[in-house]
Amino acid sequence: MIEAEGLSLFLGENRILKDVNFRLEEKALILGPNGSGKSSLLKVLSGFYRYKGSVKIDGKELMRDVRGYTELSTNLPEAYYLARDVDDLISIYSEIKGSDHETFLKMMEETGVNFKKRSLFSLSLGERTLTLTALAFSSKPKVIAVDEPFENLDKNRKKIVIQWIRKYGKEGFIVTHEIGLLKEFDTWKAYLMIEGRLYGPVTIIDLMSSKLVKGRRDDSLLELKIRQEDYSLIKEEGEENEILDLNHVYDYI
Ligand SMILES: Nc1ncnc2c1ncn2[C@@H]1O[C@H](COP(=O)(O)OP(=O)(O)OP(=O)(O)O)[C@@H](O)[C@H]1O
Repeated sequence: MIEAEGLSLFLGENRILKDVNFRLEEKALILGPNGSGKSSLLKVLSGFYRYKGSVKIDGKELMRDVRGYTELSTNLPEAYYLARDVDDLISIYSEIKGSDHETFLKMMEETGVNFKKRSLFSLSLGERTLTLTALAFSSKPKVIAVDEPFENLDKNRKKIVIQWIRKYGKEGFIVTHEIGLLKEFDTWKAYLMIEGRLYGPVTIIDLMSSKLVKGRRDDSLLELKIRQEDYSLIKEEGEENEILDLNHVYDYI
């Protein structure tokens, strides 16, 4: 289980995450506009930043009690700066995280990416996304912190990654801007990150047929603050184009 209580993150002068609270025992998506703090939350979970408040994984405070936690895996590029080429990376990660070489090779074969003797940063953007995500999942982690796994991918490669996300990891967050793919995860829950605050969870099926209205409402699924104004996410029964409605949510933020 991953849980956060009163989690805040300061970078330089700025408070990037503001009193974030959640308790997660499954995989969930995080949606939200650019610069809202999604990747920063994944970086906190991956141990890159010191934070204020509490973040626990399986009851252990991340910053204090967790050293060399191997159950969590991320595709954040910062985790993979170590090596000369992708072959080196998988060797290093086999050693320190128990990544399985065979699983990685099989995943890469599915994608058709030729990574042999290639540095991560010589790969195309889509190839790099696939390689980082395969590296993250090849340790068969319990906890995942996956950032934009569909970025720069073509339609077929997105389908492959959807299968990986369904298969790997028991709990954790997947950050995405791909609202067109939400229906693939309709039984999952989602959180919204807005201005450093995390709202949710709300089921994706509800989210896909919701709209955002100004003010507080008794029937709201979520109450949000955007630029210091109150908004409510409410269910819009019988809407024909759910995805457009979710886009509408983005119109406000
Ligand atoms: N090292 C840093 N120092 C200062 N500010 C930072 C630093 N890293 C990120 N930020 C700022 O923190 C805010 C949140 O960034 P973050 O990368 O978490 O956003 P995001 O929601 O993942 O955005 P995107 O969807 O664009 O990837 C942004 O305003 C960003 O400029």
